[in-house]
Amino acid sequence: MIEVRDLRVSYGGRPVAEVPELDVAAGESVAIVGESGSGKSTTLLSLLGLTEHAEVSGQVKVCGVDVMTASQKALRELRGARAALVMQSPQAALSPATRLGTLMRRALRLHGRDDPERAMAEAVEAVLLDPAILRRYPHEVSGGQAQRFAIALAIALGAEVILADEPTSALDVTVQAEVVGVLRRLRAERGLALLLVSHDLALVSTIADRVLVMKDGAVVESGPAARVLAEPSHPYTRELLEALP
Ligand SMILES: Nc1ncnc2c1ncn2[C@@H]1O[C@H](COP(=O)(O)OP(=O)(O)OP(=O)(O)O)[C@@H](O)[C@H]1O
Repeated sequence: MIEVRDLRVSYGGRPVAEVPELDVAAGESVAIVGESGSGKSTTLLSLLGLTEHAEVSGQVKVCGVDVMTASQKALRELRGARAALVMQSPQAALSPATRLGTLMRRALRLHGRDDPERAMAEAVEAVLLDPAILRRYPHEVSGGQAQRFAIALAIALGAEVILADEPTSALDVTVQAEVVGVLRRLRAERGLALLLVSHDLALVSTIADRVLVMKDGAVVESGPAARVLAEPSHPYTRELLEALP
């Protein structure tokens, strides 16, 4: 679902992210961890061609689309349906005067989906939300509900890949667990591929199969999550683990 080779992203000639290899298969979950400014978000955004004003080189394929050579139209289609970006605070991206159901219905119609009502009901159920939420406005739902709604919208539009940038860091701990539970379930039941950016190693240990550790724009360690978190080989990974509460 995601294949990256020799990705290099620079701003004004300054390299900010270099990723030699990153693969995420269907049903797999990979996390990129590292401190603030290490290049995690830049890496994620570059996979959908969303790093404006950056110099990007290497090979990037997402859902079979060659992101480096694809037309703007092909990239819009990729982002609009097959590969969804889930951000830290989805509420900010939702139109405040539009009910959630109206918003989802519009998005489904825009993408020419048959039977939007059924797709909406299925997606809302898949993220364990009460369908009554579709009658609410964005300010009437909690952060955790908004995040699950953002995931439901991605599912309804047919996402095969979810790229999530700190999807739970704006939420409190119990709500974080709900969102992670939903992502794990979707991965297991629908074979969703998940690429997650997080500075939260406790979260990562509950969801990721593999981990890439980034520092100052470079991948310093990567491997199975259980191995990297239990027996880190790089001093920086050990530092991150020691910083855990
Ligand atoms: N649009 C931009 N123009 C110039 N530099 C940028 C731009 N976006 C990011 N950078 C720089 O790239 C580097 C990596 O930033 P990035 O946001 O990818 O890190 P991060 O690990 O995701 O951190 P955070 O967790 O704080 O988001 C930083 O030094 C940042 O200042």
